[in-house]
Amino acid sequence: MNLTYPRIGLHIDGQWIYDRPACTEVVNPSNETRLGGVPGATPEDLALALSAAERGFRVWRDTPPLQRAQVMLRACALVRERAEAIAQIITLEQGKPIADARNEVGRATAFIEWDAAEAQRLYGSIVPAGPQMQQMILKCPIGPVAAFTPWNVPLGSPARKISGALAAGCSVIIKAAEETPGTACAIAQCFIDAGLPPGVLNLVFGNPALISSTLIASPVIRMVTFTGSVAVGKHLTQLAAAVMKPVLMELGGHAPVLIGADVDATVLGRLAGSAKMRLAGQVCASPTRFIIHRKSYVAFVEAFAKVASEMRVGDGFEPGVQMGPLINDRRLQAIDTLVQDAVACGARVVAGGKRVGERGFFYAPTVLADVPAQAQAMFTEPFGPLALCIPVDDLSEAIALANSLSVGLSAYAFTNSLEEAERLTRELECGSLSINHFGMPGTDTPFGGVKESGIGREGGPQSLEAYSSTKTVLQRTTRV
Ligand SMILES: NC(=O)C1=CN([C@@H]2O[C@H](COP(=O)(O)OP(=O)(O)OC[C@H]3O[C@@H](n4cnc5c(N)ncnc54)[C@H](O)[C@@H]3O)[C@@H](O)[C@H]2O)C=CC1
Ligand SMILES: O=Cc1ccc(S(=O)(=O)O)cc1
Repeated sequence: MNLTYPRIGLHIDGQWIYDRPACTEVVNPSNETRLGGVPGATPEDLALALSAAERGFRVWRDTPPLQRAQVMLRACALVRERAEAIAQIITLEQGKPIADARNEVGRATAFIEWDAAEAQRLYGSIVPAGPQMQQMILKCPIGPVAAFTPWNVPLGSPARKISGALAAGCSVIIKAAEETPGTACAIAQCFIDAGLPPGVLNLVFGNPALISSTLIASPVIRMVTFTGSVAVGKHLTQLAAAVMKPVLMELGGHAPVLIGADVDATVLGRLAGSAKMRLAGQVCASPTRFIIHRKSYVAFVEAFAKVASEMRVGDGFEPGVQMGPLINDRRLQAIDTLVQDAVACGARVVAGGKRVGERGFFYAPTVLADVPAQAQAMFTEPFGPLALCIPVDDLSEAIALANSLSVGLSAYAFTNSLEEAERLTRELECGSLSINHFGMPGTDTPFGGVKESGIGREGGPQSLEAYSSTKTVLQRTTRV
C-alpha cells in the first residue's frame, strides 16, 4: 500500500507556514517510526493568528448564514472526496484500524452537515411590547474561538469544534494535538479549499501551555472549547474564568456499565468485548466499570474474557486487525501500572494483562475480574484496553457504585425491566445513558458530561449555543 503522510504546517491568516523549528516529532504508534516534524508556533505567530482571527471574525460574522452553510457543505464534500487519504493519515499517526478511521471520517462529515443546517436555523425571537416599540432577541456569533482538540479522535473533534464555530459565524484558532497533526492539517485544507476567507480558520501547534495561556488571555478570544483530560480542562477553565470567558469542556469519563439479573449474560459479554476495545479503549465514552448482578456475573465475565483474548491486535492497516496500539509509550506504562496495582489489590486477570510485542505500543485487551474498590483503576480513568468487572447484589448497590466517582460522562445499562430502566434514567449521574446498547450520541443529540466531566454540550439541536451570545435589542420606532 502506498501511504502518504502530509507535511505539517501552521495555517495563519490564509497562509501555510512550514519553516519553524520542530516542537515535536510525529511517531507511528504501530511501529515507532518517525512520520515527520511538527513546526512550533512562536509568540509572534500566535500574535499574527490572533489579529487574523479578529479580522476574519468581522468578515465571517457578516457573511449571510446561507453562504456560510454553502462553504461548509463544500468543505464537507471535499472531506468525502478525500476520505480514503484522510483515513490513512488517521491510522498512520493515531493507530486505529483503518475501518474505524473510515467511520471517523463519516462521523466528521455528519457533524459538518448538521452544523451547516443549524447555521440556517439560528433563530432569534420577538417579544411583544405594544405600539412603537420592538423587542428583539438576537443570537449573535460570540466572537473568535480558541479550540483545543485531542489525539484520540483527531478528525471528529476538530470537525465538531470548527463546524460549530463557523456555523455560528465565529472565527477559530485551533490547537490540535501534536500527536496527530496530519489529520488536523487535512481537515483545515478542506475548509480552505472550500473558499473560507483568510483568518477565519487558523491552525497552530507548539507548546500547549504557552499557546493556551496566550490565546485565552488575549482580548480577541471570546470563548474557549476543549476536549481532553479533566486536569487540563480544569486548568483551561481557570485561565478562562480569570478573564470571564465562557467555556465548552468535554472531559474524561470512567463509564459504568450496569448489567442486570434478567439479561442474556453470554450475549452481552460478547458485545462488551468489542465495545470496550474499540479504539483500544482510548475514548472518553469507553465502557469501563462493568457492574454486574451476581446472577449474571460468571457467564458475562467468561464470554467477555473469551472475546477479549481472541481479539486480533496489530497495525491498523493489516486486514482483520480489530484493535490497534495505544498512542505512546507513556500510555502503555500507565495501563500496565493500573493492571499491576489492581492485581496487587486482589483482582484476577481473566484476559490480557501484558504488553504485546516489542515494537509499537500494543497492550493486550485486558479484562480484570473481582476488582476491589481500593484498586487505582476503579477511580482513575484508564483510557486504554482495560475492563474492570465487579459483582453486585442489587440495583441500589450498582447505582451507588456507578455514581461514586467525581466524573459523569457516559453510562450504559442492560436490563429487561422497565421499572429498572426508569430508575436508572432518574438516578444515574451522567451526561448520556445508553440503555440496552453500547452506542453514544450522534450528530442529532447532545454529548457532554456532568460533575467533573465537563461543562456544556456538543451536537444536537443546541450545537451552536456555546458559540452564540444573546443580544436584546429594544427599539423605539418613533422619530427622535
Ligand atoms: N476526553 C478525551 O477525549 C481525552 C481524554 N484524555 C485524558 O487525558 C489523559 C492523559 O492524556 P495524555 O495525552 O497522556 O496527556 P495530557 O493530558 O498531557 O495531554 C492531552 C492533550 O491535552 C493537550 N494539553 C496538555 N496541556 C495543555 C495545556 N496547558 N493547554 C492546552 N492543551 C494542553 C495536549 O496537547 C494533548 O493533546 C488520558 O489518560 C485521558 O484520561 C486524553 C485525550 C483525549
Ligand atoms: O473521547 C472522547 C470523545 C469522543 C468523540 C468525540 S466527537 O464526538 O467525535 O467529537 C469527542 C470526544
